[in-house]
This record gives sequence, C-alpha cells and structure tokens, in this order.
Amino acid sequence: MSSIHDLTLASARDALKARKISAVELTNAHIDAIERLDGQLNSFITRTPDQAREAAKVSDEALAKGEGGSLCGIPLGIKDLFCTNGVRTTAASKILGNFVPPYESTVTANLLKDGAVFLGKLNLDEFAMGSANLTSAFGPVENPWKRKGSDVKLVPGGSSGGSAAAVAAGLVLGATGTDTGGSIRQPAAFTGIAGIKPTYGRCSRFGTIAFASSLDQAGPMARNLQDCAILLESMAGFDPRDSTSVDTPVPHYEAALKRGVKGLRVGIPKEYHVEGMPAEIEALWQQGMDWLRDAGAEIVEVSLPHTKYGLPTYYIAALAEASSNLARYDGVRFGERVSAPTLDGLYEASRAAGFGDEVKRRILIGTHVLSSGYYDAYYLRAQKVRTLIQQDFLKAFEKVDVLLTPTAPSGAFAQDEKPSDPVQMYLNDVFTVPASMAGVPALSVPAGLDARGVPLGLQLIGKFFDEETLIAAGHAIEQAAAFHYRPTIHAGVSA
Ligand SMILES: NC(=O)C[C@H](N)C(=O)O
Repeated sequence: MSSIHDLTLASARDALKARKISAVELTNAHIDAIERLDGQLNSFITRTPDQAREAAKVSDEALAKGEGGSLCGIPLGIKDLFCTNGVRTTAASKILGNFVPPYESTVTANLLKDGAVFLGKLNLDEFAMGSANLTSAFGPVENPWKRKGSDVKLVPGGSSGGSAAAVAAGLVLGATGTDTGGSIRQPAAFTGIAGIKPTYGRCSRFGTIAFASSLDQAGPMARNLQDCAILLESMAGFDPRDSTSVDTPVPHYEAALKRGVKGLRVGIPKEYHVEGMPAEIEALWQQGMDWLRDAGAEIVEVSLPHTKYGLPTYYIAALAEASSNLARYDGVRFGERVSAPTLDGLYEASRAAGFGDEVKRRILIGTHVLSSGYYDAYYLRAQKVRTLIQQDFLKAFEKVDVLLTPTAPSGAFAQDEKPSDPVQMYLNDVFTVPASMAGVPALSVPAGLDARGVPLGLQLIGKFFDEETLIAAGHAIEQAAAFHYRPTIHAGVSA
C-alpha cells in the first residue's frame, strides 16, 4: 500500500476536502517524517511544529464546515529567504542568524490566506548565492537521491536546495523557492521534482530578502506540475508594495494541464548544444523533443545568438545588485553585531564575521564592476548585452510558443566534488541564466534518470506571462516520461 507520503498536493487537497484524512493527521505525519529524516538531510533551518499543529486544527475546523481556501490544511515548507512574521528568517547567513521579522512576505501571506500549514523554514545557499547548497551557514543539504550502489552524499542543487530536498523526500507537500539565475529550476532537476520560475513581476518580492532585485522571482516547487500550478495560483498576483509586480489577472493555472500540445510550436535553441555536454543529457533532450512531437507539437530549430553572454553578464549584473542590496547589513540595523571602537570598525568586523566566503566574493566583484572607471566597461556593458539576450527570446517567440532545453549540464554531483574554482560552479547555470536575464518564465520537469540512477530535468522557457503554455507543455513531458521513481531517502520508506 502506498503511504500518506506518496500523496501529491492535489490528491491531499482532494482527500482533505472529502474528509478522508484530517489536516492534523497529515501535518503530524509530515512532522514525524521531518524528525526521522531531517537530521540527515538538513533541509530545515527552523522547524515550526507547534504552529503547524495549531494551523492544522484551524484548517480542520474550516474543512468540517465545508470552508477553507485552495490550500486548506496543506503542509508546506518555506525557503528561509521569505520573511515570516515572528519566525526567524536567516537567508542561511550568520549575519541574519537572529533576525525575526515583524512582518510577513506577500508570497507567504498569500499562501497562509489560502489555508496552508507551514512546517518551517528551509535551508538554502547563503543569500541564495550558489548552485549546490554548499554555502549555507547552517551546513550543506543532502540530496535524498543516491547513485546506484553508492553511499556518497550528493548535492541537491541550489540555491533552493532545502526546498528541493524536502519536497523530494516527502517531508513537505510543496515548497516556495526563489530563482535569480536558476535557483528553482536546477535544484528541481537535481532532485527529481518540478519547479516554476514565473515571469519577473508575477509574484511580489515584498518581504523576500533581496539578492539581485531585477532578477529575483519567487516560485513553487512540488512533486509535479499540477501541484506547482496550485501553489503558483496562490503565490502570484499584483502587490502595490512591490513596484515591479505586474497588475495582470492570475489565471487558473491548474486548468492549463488539460490543454495539451497539439499544434504547439516548440523551439530548440541551437546554441544550447554546448561543448562537453554529457551524451545522456543530449539524448534526454532529444527524447523530450520526440515526446512533444508524438503528443502533437511541432519541433522547430531556433537561434538565440547571444546565449554565450548569458553567464558572464549575469555574474556581473547580479553581483552588482547584490553588492548594493547587501550593503544594508551593517551590524547596526540587522542581525549579527561585532563591537569595535569605531563605527567603521563595527561595520567591518560585523560584515567580516557575518558573511561567508561566497557572499564576500560576490560583494567584492559587484563593488568592483560598479566602481567609477569600471562601471562603463562592465556593468553598463552587461546591461546592454542583457537587452540583446532579451531580444533573442522575443525574436524566437515570433516563431515558436515555447523553448525546450536541458535544465542543467549535469545531474547532481557529490558534495565533496565541490570545485575549487568558483567559475566551475557558475557553469551549472548556463541553461537557466538566459531566461532569468530576459525575465521570461521557465520551468523544470523531471524527465528521467541518468546511468547512475540520478534524476535529470528538462527546461521549458515561455513568453512573458504565459506560464499556462509552459505548464501544458511540461505536463505533456510529465505524462510521457512517467517519472514515478522515489529517492533513496524518502518519508514513505521505513528505516
Ligand atoms: N540564485 C540563483 O538563482 C542561483 C545561482 N546559481 C546563483 O548562484 O546566482
């Protein structure tokens, strides 16, 4: 018999509404699973079981009266980058180690309004800077997947690595993520789950700790796209407190699952055939094209000529913004303070003690590319190239409805394979960053396992605010791929 941990978010929602299970029962099962497995996975930074049990009770009362929102009684995890009123919010940084926000982010407020039950705050790369969840001040997250016949610990991807691992292992039914250059899509691919980076402006950034404000976008991570669609509908929407949030109606995303892909034009960007890509990933990409063609789509080759500038311009623009955003952590207004005889000394000592190496590296590079004398050569130029990258997408979308690519150039790697050269780590983002720079929506769906038994994902990139077509095409891949595998570490497997 399958366990309560095999329920998808959608099936749990239906079972709750039909009163086949109670919210308290569902919540307790997840709290137990976290207690059993998270000592190993380390996907949570802060657990909130008492609040969760209380919220579940309230959900049951609403459900008994036939009331309750779309997520009533659904246990979720929240990436620890979203401010949660009265619950510690760290961004996985020492500098915010004791920060308890007095307010709620709009995204989490929307989820709460719809009745979600929060189990706690999920681990991530410090300030969302990383692709392996190795930069967290609260320790690395372990991927619940193992290579066949091996006990080596794999990374879950990053930066939303805690979200990805918790969803994959069945500790939560869904999670929030944020994606600046791939932080939802790459960890989703590494852990065999689905994740959507919506169009920039679709979800409010209010109350989400900023990394690079012109790129950061919240989105859902869950076992499949139906679950992501349900979450996204709740998370999205205009918010007057975020001037970049866009005032356009939120569709009923779940309905898009039924659309199919007949007649859909799917573009294959030829520049994504990068040198050194493993043959299995090329083969999976080809398989994805075949699946979509068999489901009635037309496959068209397209060109995104500025693709190769995606990574270098992202790692200029994002870091410039980060250096400016992170200037606020001065030891005076937030978080960790290290006393010193002078004010400058206090800033220096607090920032030196509070930030980890990767964050410091990025602040230094970001400050450099913004400094007078280098601004034009780096930052301004990167912004101009960013426009060219966006134009590539707009041109391609005159010919096609969506683009299909691999999500990442490799599957999950071992924790101790961490490259000493940070640029090697940045290369993980080669396929995810261009869509981020353009602001267009993109998603990752699990599409298969590699020869080592580790999941691989396919990415779909869409037109501005057309998440529905992405969901329809992604669902066609889900149906063809029939990805029903479970990771080695999973709540439904008894020890
Ligand atoms: N935040 C992200 O989207 C992750 C990306 N790998 C970065 O380190 O910037």
